[in-house]
Amino acid sequence: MKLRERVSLACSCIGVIITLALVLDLQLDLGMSGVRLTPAHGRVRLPVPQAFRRKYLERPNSSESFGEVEDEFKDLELIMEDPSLGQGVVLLTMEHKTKNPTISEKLKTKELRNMTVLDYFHYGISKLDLYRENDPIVPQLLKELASTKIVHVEQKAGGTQLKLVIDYANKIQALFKPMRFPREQGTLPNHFYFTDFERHTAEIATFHLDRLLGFRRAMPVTGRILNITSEIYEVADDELLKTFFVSPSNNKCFHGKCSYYCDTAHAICGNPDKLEGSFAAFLPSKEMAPRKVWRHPWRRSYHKRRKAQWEQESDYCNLVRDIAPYNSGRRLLDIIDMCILDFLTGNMDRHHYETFRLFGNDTFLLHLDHGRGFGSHSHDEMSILAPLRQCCIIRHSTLRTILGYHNGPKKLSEVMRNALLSDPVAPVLLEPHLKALDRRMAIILQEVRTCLKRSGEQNEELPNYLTATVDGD
Ligand SMILES: Nc1ncnc2c1ncn2[C@@H]1O[C@H](COP(=O)(O)OP(=O)(O)OP(=O)(O)O)[C@@H](O)[C@H]1O
Ligand SMILES: [Mn+2]
Repeated sequence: MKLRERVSLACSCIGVIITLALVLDLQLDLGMSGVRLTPAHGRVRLPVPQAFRRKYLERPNSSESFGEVEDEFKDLELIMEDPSLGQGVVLLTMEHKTKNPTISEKLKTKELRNMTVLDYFHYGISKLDLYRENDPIVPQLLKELASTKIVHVEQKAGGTQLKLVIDYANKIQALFKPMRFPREQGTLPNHFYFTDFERHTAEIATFHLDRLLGFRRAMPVTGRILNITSEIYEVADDELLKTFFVSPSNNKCFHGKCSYYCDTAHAICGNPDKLEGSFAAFLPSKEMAPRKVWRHPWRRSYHKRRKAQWEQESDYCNLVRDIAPYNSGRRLLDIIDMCILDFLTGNMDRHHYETFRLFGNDTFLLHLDHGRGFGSHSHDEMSILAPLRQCCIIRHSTLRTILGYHNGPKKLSEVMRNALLSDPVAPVLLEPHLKALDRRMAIILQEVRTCLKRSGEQNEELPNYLTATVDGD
């Protein structure tokens, strides 16, 4: 081969090798070509078109849709600073500026001698709440419920599941709900909300949640571990005593009498003689403070096939809004507060609610019976939020509390974890249930935002004089 031919062959070979190397580099992104590529499964960074940037990226709270940074709901925070932006959705109420008599003031009680902690608690119940923020009587009462000697136990009549009335040596009383299953067992998948077993831990946790949300409408509840022989069997009344038996593994058991789960197959047994349960401070007697029982407008059908009216009519709230006592005062806002509490815990069992007659209609709703909460941490039952979604109103103070926990510094899960830590049966809730609280908070905030958007769209179609914001009830 001539020298010229050899040189040109070598040149072509080098050319081929360089081309090959470049092709390989583009494929494998080895960095020789100077063009950095993204691996096939990575995110491609492209310049963001102006219109898109304006529409999605520069809007506050757009981050959630990208799953990176948590949505801080800055639009809702703005309403906290300027309530006039609430658009008839976020309502500033003035209850705290009105008269707030206590039961003691209503009954004109003179200072009684030999009052128990529970008596003090009862006399202090007011038109606005059961107790005050940071009320020292609450930890005192919890301590007594958890440690005082039990002198008498009998079954509480009524209701669907077993409950015991506990009498203590110091004359206070509690409503006891026993532990039936370990904390790991939630609602059984084939059970309806109305056949679900009650969980003593749900009663304890919901009291703390109600308190931490600033409602203070649930009676104080503590956990306690009993000795089934000395603290129930030996002090039980005759009726309850009749249902006691010894199980094949030699544990003492009882089943009581009730319309669900009160038979040998669903007995409550000591292990071997320890029994865990929830102890709720007893409500004032009906003689002292009679209560009014109300049917919940958003109650479920309690039937395996039938649906309730609110489940079929999306404008159901317009019906409720026109009927007393929902057409004035705080009542509808209180129903919304209650549905928020229930959504956070997953409680679908809200058929009735009660108020103290002494305070008339413009008083808080008692938050009672939370045994069916915290059944499933992985499912968020949106239908519980129906009152909020259909009426599209929320109390300003409730929204402020929720936003406060959502944006920190302390998350609701953290504050709840801490509160429950001091309970005698801690840990009351397993971690996934605590985490679910934070997730559900964000869902509530999203619902409020949807309401505001809807209200904004409707307002655009109305003349100006109809769009003035409602301030208070
Ligand atoms: N802390 C309490 N002290 C006294 N009475 C109470 C207390 N909590 C609830 N009650 C009363 O006992 C009744 C039954 O309680 P609860 O609703 O917790 O039990 P339940 O078995 O779930 O009842 P139901 O099946 O009717 O829902 C309530 O309607 C209420 O009037
Ligand atoms: Mn119940």
